[in-house]
Amino acid sequence: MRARWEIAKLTPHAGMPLVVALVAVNAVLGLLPVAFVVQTSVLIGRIPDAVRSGVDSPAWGGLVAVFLGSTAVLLAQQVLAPAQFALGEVVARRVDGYAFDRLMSASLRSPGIAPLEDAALLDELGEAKQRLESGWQGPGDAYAGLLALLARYLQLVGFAVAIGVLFSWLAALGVVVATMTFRYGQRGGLRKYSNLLRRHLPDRRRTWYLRELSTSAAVAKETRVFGLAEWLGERYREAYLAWMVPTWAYRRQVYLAPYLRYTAFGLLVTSAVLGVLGLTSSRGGLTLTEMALVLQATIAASRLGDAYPESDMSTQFGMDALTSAAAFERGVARHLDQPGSSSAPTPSSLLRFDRVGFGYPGGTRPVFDGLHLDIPVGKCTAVVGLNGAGKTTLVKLLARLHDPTTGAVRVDGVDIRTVDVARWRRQLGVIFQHYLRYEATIAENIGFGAVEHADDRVGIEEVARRAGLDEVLAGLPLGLDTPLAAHMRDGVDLSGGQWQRVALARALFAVRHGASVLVLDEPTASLDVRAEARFYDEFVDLTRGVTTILISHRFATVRLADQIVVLEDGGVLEQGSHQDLMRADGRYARLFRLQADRFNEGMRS
Ligand SMILES: Nc1ncnc2c1ncn2[C@@H]1O[C@H](COP(=O)(O)OP(=O)(O)OP(=O)(O)O)[C@@H](O)[C@H]1O
Repeated sequence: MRARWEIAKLTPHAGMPLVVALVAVNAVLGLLPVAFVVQTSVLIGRIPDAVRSGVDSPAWGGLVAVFLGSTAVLLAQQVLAPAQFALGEVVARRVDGYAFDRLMSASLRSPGIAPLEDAALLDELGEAKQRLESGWQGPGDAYAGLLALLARYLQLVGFAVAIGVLFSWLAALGVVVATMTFRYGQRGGLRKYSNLLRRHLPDRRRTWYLRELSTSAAVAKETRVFGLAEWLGERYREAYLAWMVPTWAYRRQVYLAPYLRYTAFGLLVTSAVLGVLGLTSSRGGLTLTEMALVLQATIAASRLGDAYPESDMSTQFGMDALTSAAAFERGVARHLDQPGSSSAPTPSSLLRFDRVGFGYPGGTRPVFDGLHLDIPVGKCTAVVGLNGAGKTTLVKLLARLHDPTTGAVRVDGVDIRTVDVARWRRQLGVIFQHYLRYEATIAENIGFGAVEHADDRVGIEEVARRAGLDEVLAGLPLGLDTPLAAHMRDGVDLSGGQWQRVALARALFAVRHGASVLVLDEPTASLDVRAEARFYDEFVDLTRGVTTILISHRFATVRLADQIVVLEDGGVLEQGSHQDLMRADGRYARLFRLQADRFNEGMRS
C-alpha cells in the first residue's frame, strides 16, 4: 500500500483534468463488464419464455431489447479501451517529464561534483536515467497503471456484490479472498524480482557501459583501430550473464512455487463456490438468470486474480526510476557543500591554500596533506608535478568543485567556503584539461565563459581573435555562428588544437566579463608548434594583470611564469622563479633539463 501511495502522490504532476478524465474512463470500464454479465444472464434467463411465446410475442421483443443492450455495452468497452490507452499515455508522459526534471535538478543542484564521483550514487543516477530514457515502465506508466487498477477492482467489487445479493455473501467473500490471494502471490513475486534487480545495479551499470561502448560514435575510432569488437562482445556477454544467471534462478524460485500454491488455493475456493452453486440450483433454489449471473460472476472474478498487463509491470518497476532518483537526491543532499553566503571578494593580494588536506572518497591516500601555497594576485603562477601529483585537484578545490577535508582555501584571508559559490566562480576563467566541447555554435561555445553576457558579440569576436581563431573562422561561411558538430545543419568538426583555442577564448571571455583568476590546465597540449609559439608570444599580453594559474608539463610554457610551484607527495616541494629553481638545481631543474635535452636531440636529428 505504501508503494501505491507513493505513486498516488504523483497526481499533481499528472494534471488534474486529465486525471479526472482517466478515472472516469477507468470507472466506466470497470462497471461495463459487470453490466455485460448482468445483461447476458438476463438474456439467458429470458430465452425459455421467449421461445415458448414465439417471435411476435412481447417476451421475444424483451429478449431482443436485452440483446441490443448487451451489444451496446460490449461496443462501449471497445470504444473506451483506446481512450483509456490514449489518456494513460498523456498522463504517463507528463509524469515522466516531472521525473526527468527532478533528476536533472538533483544532478545540477550540488555546487560540487562529489555526488557525481560517488559510485553508489552513479548507480542510482544510471538506473533512473535508463528507466526514464527507455520511455516505458517509468513513473508515468506506474501512475497510469495505478488508475487502471481502479477498473479491475471495480469489476471485482461488482461481481462480488452480484454473487452476494443473488447467492451468498460467504461465497462472495470466498471469491474475493481467492482472487486477492492469487494477486498477492503474483505481485509478491514481482516485488521480490524488482528488489533483486536493484541489488544488481553495479553489474547492470557495467552492461550499460559496455553496450554504450559498442554503439557510441565517440569511441568508434579506438574500438575499430584496436579491433575490440570481439573483446567487447565477450565482456558484454560475461557482464550480462553475471547478473542474469542468478536472476533466472531467482525468478524460477519466486514465481514458480508461489504460482502453484496460490493457483491451487484459488482453484479450491472457486470450485467450492461453483460446487455449492450447482447443488443449490439442482434443488431449484435459483432461477436461470440468477444461476447464469452467479456462474459468470464467479468465473470472471476469479480471472481477475491473474496478471494485469496494463498495470502490474508498470506499478512495480515504474517507480524504480523515482526510487533511484530519490536515493540520488538524498546522496546529493548528503554531499551538499556549504553554499556560502557572503558576496565574493575580488582577490586583491593573495590566494592561499592554507594547510589544505584532501583525499577522494575511496582513495588509498590523500592527494594533499597540509598543502601550503600562496598565489599572488595579478601574477602568473605555474604548477608542475608528475602525473597524479594533484595539479587538477588543486583547480577543483579552488573552484569549490570539492572542499578540503582540513585547512582552507582563502582569498585575502577569507575562507572561500563562506563565500557565495556562484559569485566566487564568476571570478574564475578556467580551461580544464578535459574542457567540454558543446554541440553549439562557436559563439555560444565561447559565450559560455560568461553566459549572462553571451550576447556581447564584439567581446566574443575580440577573444576569438586573441585565442588565434581568426584563421579557422575565415574558412567557415557562417563564421562564429557555425555549429560545432558535423551532424548539425551547416555544422563542422574542429581539430583538437582548434577546439583548444575555442576553450581558451571561453576562458578569456570570462576574464573580459569580470573573472580575475585565469586557470589554464594544459592550454597548449593540442596546439601545433606554430600555434604554441604564438601562444607564448601573446601569453604575457593575454594574462597581463590577471591572476593566472598555469598547469603544464611543457617547461617552455612554464618558464614564462612569475613563480613556479612543484607539487609532490601531497605538498609543495619547490617554489620560486625559473631562475631561482634552476639555481637550486632540484627536481624542477632536472625535469627542465631532461625536457630541453630531448627537445635539442629532436632538433638535431
Ligand atoms: N575523481 C577521482 N576519484 C578518485 N581519485 C581521483 C579522482 N581524480 C583524481 N584522483 C586521484 O587524485 C590524484 C591527483 O589527481 P590529479 O588529476 O589532480 O593529478 P594531476 O597532477 O592533475 O595529474 P596529471 O598530470 O596526470 O593530469 C591521483 O592519484 C588520481 O588518481
